[in-house]
Amino acid sequence: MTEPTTLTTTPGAALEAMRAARPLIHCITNFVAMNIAANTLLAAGASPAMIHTPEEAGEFARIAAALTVNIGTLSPLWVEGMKLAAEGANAAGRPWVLDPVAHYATAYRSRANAELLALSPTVIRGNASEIMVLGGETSATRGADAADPVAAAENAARSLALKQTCTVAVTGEIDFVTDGTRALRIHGGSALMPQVTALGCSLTCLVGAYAAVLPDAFEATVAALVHYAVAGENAAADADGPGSFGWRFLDALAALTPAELEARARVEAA
Ligand SMILES: Nc1ncnc2c1ncn2[C@@H]1O[C@H](COP(=O)(O)OP(=O)(O)OP(=O)(O)O)[C@@H](O)[C@H]1O
Ligand SMILES: Cc1ncsc1CCO
Ligand SMILES: [Mg+2]
Repeated sequence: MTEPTTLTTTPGAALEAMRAARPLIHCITNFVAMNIAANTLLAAGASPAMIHTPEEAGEFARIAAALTVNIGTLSPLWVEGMKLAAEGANAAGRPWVLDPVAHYATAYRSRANAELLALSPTVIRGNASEIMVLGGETSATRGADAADPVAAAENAARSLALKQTCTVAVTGEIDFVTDGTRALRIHGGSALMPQVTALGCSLTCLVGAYAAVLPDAFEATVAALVHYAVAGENAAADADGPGSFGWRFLDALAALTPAELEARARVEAA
């Protein structure tokens, strides 16, 4: 029997440390997400920089506290920038997070994703369908939206984490995080979240912000997901639909205090 997973840094302490450090996060994300993700990091308490061209991506990754890479809207030049950035982060000993958006959709996207996986991401954050296919299973989905429940991706997440020696986060109604040995589920959020584009992509950037500050990538990932889950619940309480949820969510990310996060976090052994 395995020991139940416990956190050495509580979500409230993690939030306090992240805001105190205000880490500089190098984000290579898609055209849909770029503005939303930058605002998400600012609201949460980190400092974003969206830098993708190969001429500077490798250099900048060595300066930033963490790197996040999202393959949502690819082109050859961007893939080159992503690989140079991942190499730069690795060379500087910085954590980097991969978001494998719809990696199964086309041969080009699958190849780019495989090349990035070979550069050893510290964390992989995806929806259930993305993680199931990465873990060697099949999914009916074709595009960027998940067609599977998170529970169906838990085994794939564990085997992917062991194979890649990394932390894997599967997000959806109830999130699942594992490093292959430890595993937790995070409750919260809102059904309005998948109705607003790029909130998953933005969460990937926030995982980078916590991973920049906490030495344990598994705990950093849990902290980012808890911050999102509680802010999502708070935003949904007064939202009329996806539009007002979007701006309320930014406000809620910023308004959360470490004490409230501590009191409201719903983390369960998995
Ligand atoms: N039904 C739901 N109920 C509560 N929270 C949800 C639900 N679906 C998604 N979320 C939350 O939304 C956030 C984004 O996760 P999601 O799995 O939708 O990402 P994604 O599919 O990669 O999104 P995108 O590709 O549009 O950026 C996570 O914090 C997740 O917990
Ligand atoms: C809609 C969409 N298309 C490519 S990336 C993206 C953002 C959500 O993943
Ligand atoms: Mg996604």
